[in-house]
Amino acid sequence: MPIVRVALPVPLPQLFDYTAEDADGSDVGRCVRVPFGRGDKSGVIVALPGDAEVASARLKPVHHIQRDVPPLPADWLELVGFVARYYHARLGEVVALALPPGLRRADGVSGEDVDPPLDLTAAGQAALAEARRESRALALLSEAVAAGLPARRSVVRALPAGAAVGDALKRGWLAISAQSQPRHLAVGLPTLTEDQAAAVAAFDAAEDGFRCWLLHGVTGSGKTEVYLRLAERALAAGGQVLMLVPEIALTPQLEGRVASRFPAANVVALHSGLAEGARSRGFVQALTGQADIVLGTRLSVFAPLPRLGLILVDEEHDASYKQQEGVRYSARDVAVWRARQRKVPVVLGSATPSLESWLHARNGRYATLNLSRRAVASSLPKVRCIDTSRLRLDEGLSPALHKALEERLARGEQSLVFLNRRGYAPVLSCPSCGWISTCPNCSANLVVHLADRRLRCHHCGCDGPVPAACPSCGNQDIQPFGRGTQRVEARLAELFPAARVLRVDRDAARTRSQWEALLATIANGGADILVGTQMMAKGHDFPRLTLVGVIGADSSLHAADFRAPERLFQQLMQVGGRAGRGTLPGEVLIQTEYPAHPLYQHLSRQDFDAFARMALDERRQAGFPPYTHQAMLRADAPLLHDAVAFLKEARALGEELAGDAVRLFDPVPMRLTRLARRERAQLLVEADQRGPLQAFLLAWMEALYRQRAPRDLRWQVDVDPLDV
Ligand SMILES: Nc1ncnc2c1ncn2[C@@H]1O[C@H](COP(=O)(O)OP(=O)(O)OP(=O)(O)O)[C@@H](O)[C@H]1O
Ligand SMILES: [Zn+2]
Repeated sequence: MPIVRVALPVPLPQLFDYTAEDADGSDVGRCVRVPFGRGDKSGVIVALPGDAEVASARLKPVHHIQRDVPPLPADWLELVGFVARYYHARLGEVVALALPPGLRRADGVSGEDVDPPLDLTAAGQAALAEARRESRALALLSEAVAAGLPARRSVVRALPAGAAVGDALKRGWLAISAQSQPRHLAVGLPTLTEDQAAAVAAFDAAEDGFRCWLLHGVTGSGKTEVYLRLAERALAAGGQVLMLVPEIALTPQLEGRVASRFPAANVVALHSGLAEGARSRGFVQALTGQADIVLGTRLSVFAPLPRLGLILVDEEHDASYKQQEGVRYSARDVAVWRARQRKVPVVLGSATPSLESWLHARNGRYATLNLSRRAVASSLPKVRCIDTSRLRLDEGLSPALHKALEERLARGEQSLVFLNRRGYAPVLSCPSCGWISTCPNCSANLVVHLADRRLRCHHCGCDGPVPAACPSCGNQDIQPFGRGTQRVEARLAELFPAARVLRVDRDAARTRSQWEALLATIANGGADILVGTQMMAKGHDFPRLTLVGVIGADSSLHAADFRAPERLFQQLMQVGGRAGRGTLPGEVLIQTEYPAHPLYQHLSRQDFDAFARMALDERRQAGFPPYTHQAMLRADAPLLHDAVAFLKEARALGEELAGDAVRLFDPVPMRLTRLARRERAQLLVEADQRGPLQAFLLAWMEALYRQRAPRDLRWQVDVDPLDV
């Protein structure tokens, strides 16, 4: 009887053998449902071993092998294998993460094309010619003809009258088109800027095969256009394109832009926000090669792409490429590995590259494509620091910022006040007894949300009403202390009663449709002053936005994390880069008590390279990445003592295994020690080279898995951790 070896999503290191009467070599890579414990589980067949590791009489038969979809190919199994090895996770866990839940359960999944190309019918032509009664469907027909047909349903749907697409189909004015156009057909091409043309030409001139490119282009330089041109080439060569974006919720426009550029291509979005059916369908379309472009968040790096021709990673510096729980992989780094594996080019794009990528580019390991000028605007915005050390601020607003806002209002331009803290105030306090609103579950304060009168923990989500009086002494005069976006929004509304003030943060945009509505309001000029968090910092392109005021940035200046300056610089350069992207000149005002700080100095000159050189010098001297390589062992338990004790033991175990090349540090409580009622500690491991670190981790993890950890204690390892 054939035996199948299965990777299952369980916290155990081994693979599991089952019998399967009709299995053969072609079933490797197929999803399978098997009995496990008292229930059943599903996983992926990774091998057909000749002999089982246990006596075959004791093996159980599989329930069901999913044969409706093609098996996952060998290169995909290699990919999940690499991720499991490099990040020291279980193969089954990686498989569970990489597969959409529907597929994993080995349910029936269809890869049917739900986005077929539509074309005008004879009836549609006649209706247009007659044009007797104005109707939405008729309006849609003329819009679609103007935009170009045939086009995919989603492209037609995205037109202004797109809601009538169902109606037009029902009337028989539009129909699914049999005529297929070349997948790489691109419409609406702007003339490239000199920089863009040079970048595309440099890419074209390179040999086929693997190469990692850093596309370093200033904000507003038109990196997206370069991605689209490179995608067009890959499609023309018969390839599939994988395009990674940090957060799909932040880029609904990009999806539309890609789809309308390539009307005949099958563009598939893949992210965790999709309904299960849609996610499975997209995955299967990628797997069968029906999908031409897969656009998605970090998760989509696991899409199986038989015709893969190009990988694009937009905003490659963004921290959300790194998963912070479970399998702690970096989608950007995995993307580079994947490109090498499949011998295709990968382009990492950013206005503010990660120091890791920037250094690789400088060393020549990555090839560089530079866009040094903006595409539309004649220059980058002017950046000015406002010294607030001797100023009286009005709810955080300096007189200079006030005046600049007034000027924009008078000219009918938009402004953005950037403050990376949502809520009304970060804490509620009692001036009489000193009580402050702390979270019962975390070592953090409860944030005042005045919009719905709640106190909320931004870490564990715990939530309660704002008390009418101090819970400790009964004083009725308790005060919100400090400020967040809601407070600034309220003050701006008082100061500028005629202005339309719009707050853009995670509270205002809880759902994708709320977020899209906000973006539409801004794009249509329905707001004068925006108050926003980092959600406003990324990728957006609003031509009438000419002023960005930054408040409260200093609080990140002296943070303990060695990556804090890099993050702050990137964030400020990105948010400042929203100003003056159209034909109107832009200005950025940064309020700070330390205007002479080198970080702000480099920022004022918009000199990313100078900042990168300085920050890397500091890192080299201090022995931090990218000059060393790190891994973090974290443990959490109800009592801090238990977490630390476990790490001390782990350290002792590690010391025996570590050669000279690997350094282990003392366990310490994490900065946010208590989170959701668990106390957390961590132990840093470091080496100058990746090889010895990986070899050490392999041996150490095995030893730790053999160790009996106390009940209630959880531990996990984080390779290349972002938060140290
Ligand atoms: N060749 C071109 N001709 C005309 N307009 C262009 C061209 N290239 C880009 N643009 C326009 O320039 C603006 C900025 O482009 P884009 O948003 O791609 O910049 P970016 O490099 O991604 O910037 P950021 O890093 O700030 O997000 C957009 O409005 C885009 O439509
Ligand atoms: Zn909490």
